[in-house]
Amino acid sequence: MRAPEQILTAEQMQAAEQRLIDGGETVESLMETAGAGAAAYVYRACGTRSVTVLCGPGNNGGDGYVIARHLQARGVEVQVVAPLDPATDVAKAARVAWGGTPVETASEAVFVDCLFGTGLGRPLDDDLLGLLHKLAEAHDYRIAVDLPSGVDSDSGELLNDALPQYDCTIALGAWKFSHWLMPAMDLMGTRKLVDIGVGPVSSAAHLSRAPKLTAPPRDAHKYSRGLLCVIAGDMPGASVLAASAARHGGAGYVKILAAEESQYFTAPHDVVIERGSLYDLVSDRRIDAFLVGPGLGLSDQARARLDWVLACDIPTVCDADALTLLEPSMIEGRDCPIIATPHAGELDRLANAFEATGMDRVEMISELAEDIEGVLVAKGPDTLIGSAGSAPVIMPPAPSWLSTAGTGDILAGLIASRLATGASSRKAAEQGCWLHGEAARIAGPAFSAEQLVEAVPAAYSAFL
Ligand SMILES: NC(=O)C1=CN([C@@H]2O[C@H](COP(=O)(O)OP(=O)(O)OC[C@H]3O[C@@H](n4cnc5c(N)ncnc54)[C@H](O)[C@@H]3O)[C@@H](O)[C@H]2O)[C@@H](O)CC1
Ligand SMILES: Nc1ncnc2c1ncn2[C@@H]1O[C@H](COP(=O)(O)OP(=O)(O)O)[C@@H](O)[C@H]1O
Ligand SMILES: [K+]
Repeated sequence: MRAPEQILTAEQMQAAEQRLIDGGETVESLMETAGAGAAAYVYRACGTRSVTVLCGPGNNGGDGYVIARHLQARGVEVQVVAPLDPATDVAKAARVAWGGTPVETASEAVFVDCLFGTGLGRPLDDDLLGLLHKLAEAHDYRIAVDLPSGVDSDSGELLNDALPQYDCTIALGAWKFSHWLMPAMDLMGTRKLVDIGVGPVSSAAHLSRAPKLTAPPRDAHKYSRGLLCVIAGDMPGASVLAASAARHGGAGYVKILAAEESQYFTAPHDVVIERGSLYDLVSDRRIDAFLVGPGLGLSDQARARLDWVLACDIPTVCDADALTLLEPSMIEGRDCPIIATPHAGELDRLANAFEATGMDRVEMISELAEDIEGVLVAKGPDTLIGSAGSAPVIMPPAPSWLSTAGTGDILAGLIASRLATGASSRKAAEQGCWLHGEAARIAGPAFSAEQLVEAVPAAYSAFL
């Protein structure tokens, strides 16, 4: 059984490789499958244009010799640059099977980087880094095999400050975290995956799959579809934006709950604004979900409002100011999970408040999800979703036009809307992110947050 969406750590990849070997494969046969698959992609991208393969000392270099042999068998002119001799038995054998003589340097049409893959443990030495840059610059098209050399496989961090930019990256056997996490993700160009027979790995992270949403049932009414209450605070514009988006996210009824003394504001006519004491307003038993945080403010009154909402123990999305105010004591004793939607700055603050520091981002997000006993959507160009009790999920990249003010309020509104429909916290988080990304694609370049809201119904129809 194939598992094309799973994302493995280098350690999980090694264990998966060992299972294949226990099942009758050999390291040689796996390298042959990986190298042949990668060569097929190189050939498809480059045809008969001449190729330079840079081979390192480990098995990534071994893949390079296999690729060189397969391309030559297809009639491609290939040069191999090998600054270090093969150090593993299988890489040595791959070089012998290739049978050619490496050159000092080359400037052909296509560059294939097989210097280091998942085994890189420290920054590249200056001479290797210099050679990598020189070769990358001397070619028109650049392909990284498994990973761009210089990338940390598990965290997506760059081990050297500046690394070349690639047109294509060919992952071998399974995706690694760095294929989908910044900053490494940004170097990779188009990503391709070569199957070498790795089956599903229990507790592996995976890429989020597009959801299948449904139309409301025949007997639906506004309350059965879900009542979402958005808590307004000092800056009501943010709650209005979130509530506007939530109208299109599936909930049947969206209200804004405002303090009696709060400033006057308007909202679309189909969003009901209720004013009064929060104590009274939240006692409506028909409420299915809360969204708290956008425009909440950081005053004592804001803290009291957050405390009160969380004490209701109803499924709740915490965003923006709620994440700055959130403390472990506020969620003690809750049965209903919360969904927290921090951007990078809010994530750092949350990590300090919950003492989840001193670890990489993937670990931190999983740890925080356990701490809040809920779901954590670490949003940004590489949105990562951690859930208590299960492995993280990574969202495929969304359009970078989302980097404009107000889009986070919209994401929070969409997730809260899905939560109000009765979706589980994890599903609500993923579905909200998909609607958000698809709406951004539909809205096209240079949209404003309000235009993004308008694009949500068309995004919804893409998942029906
Ligand atoms: N795990 C698998 O199932 C498969 C792995 N394959 C390939 O094997 C690769 C992993 O191979 P390896 O574990 O040999 O790792 P690499 O080929 O990434 O490199 C590790 C070698 O380089 C040395 N090294 C590490 N950092 C260095 C530095 N900064 N400067 C100089 N030398 C350094 C290490 O001591 C080791 O000898 C994968 O990325 C993939 O390309 C494929 O052959 C297919 C199967
Ligand atoms: N470069 C980017 N590429 C893709 N998505 C992005 C990028 N930058 C921001 N986003 C998305 O835009 C939204 C921004 O949210 P946030 O930072 O809370 O903004 P605001 O507070 O102004 O609403 C998030 O959903 C985030 O994932
Ligand atoms: K590489």
